[in-house]
Amino acid sequence: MHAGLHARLERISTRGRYVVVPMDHGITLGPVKGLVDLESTVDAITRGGADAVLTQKGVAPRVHPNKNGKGYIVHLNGSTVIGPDENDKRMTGSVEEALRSGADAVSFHMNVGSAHEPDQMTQLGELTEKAHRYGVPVLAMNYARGPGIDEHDAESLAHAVRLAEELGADVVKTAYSGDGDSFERVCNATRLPVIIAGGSRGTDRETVEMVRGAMDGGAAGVSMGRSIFQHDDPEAITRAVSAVVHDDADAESALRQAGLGIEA
Ligand SMILES: CC(=O)[C@@H](O)[C@H](O)C[C@H](N)C(=O)O
Ligand SMILES: O=CC(=O)COP(=O)(O)O
Repeated sequence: MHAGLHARLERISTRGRYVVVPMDHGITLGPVKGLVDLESTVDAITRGGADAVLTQKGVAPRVHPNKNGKGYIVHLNGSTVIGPDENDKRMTGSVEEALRSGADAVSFHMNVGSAHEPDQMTQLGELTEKAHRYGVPVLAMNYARGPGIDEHDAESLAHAVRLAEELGADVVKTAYSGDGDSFERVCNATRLPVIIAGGSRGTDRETVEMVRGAMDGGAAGVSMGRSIFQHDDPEAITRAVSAVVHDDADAESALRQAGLGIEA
């Protein structure tokens, strides 16, 4: 592996495990809770033990002063929930722009099974070639999304993560299949580190139990956004998730260590 690629991967992970907190939702969802005061949210999350934060390029100046020396990933495509088709992710930046924005890695969202899959496949294939010329890692956010597709079906998710490897990505993020046994089939579909999205926010217990189940299935960590940045205490929930990912904690002790054990 290119020395620069390896060094940059180490900046967004710890010993091969990942607690990445994506906040690229500023495009997808708009100025939602946690993203209005982005500066405070980034500070809290990185103090809580995240390895890296992830945003679109435009807010990079609001991230760097607050990320407490942690890694930074620039997301290169997006869509909105108010537009004609949320699955139609369009390019929003380039590898060069990401590097100018101080990125250690780039990410790209692909909806496998959607009408836009062919274009997104071409774009991801071109992106990995370009990024690797600069020694920049690519985090592929490969979801199984489209007409008639169960977004949590293990076989569809396994196909989506394998596609990321075939197209040259370095890390792949996908949805959790719901239990450790089925998610093991997803992780076994590729040699890439597989990390999970959080989806819309649930209870603290649901969040850490999801992470525990995914890690038991062979996951390498999380790229978890709303469950963390929309929490009333982003630092505490990050500590709980990090305890599961990095310290192999069980859900109960992770919640307790972070002072989150009592559900409201
Ligand atoms: C808001 C969601 O459904 C998330 O899963 C997004 O699709 C994540 C993605 N990176 C995006 O916001 O584009
Ligand atoms: O970019 C978004 C993700 O990686 C996952 O976001 P979520 O809010 O955890 O679904």
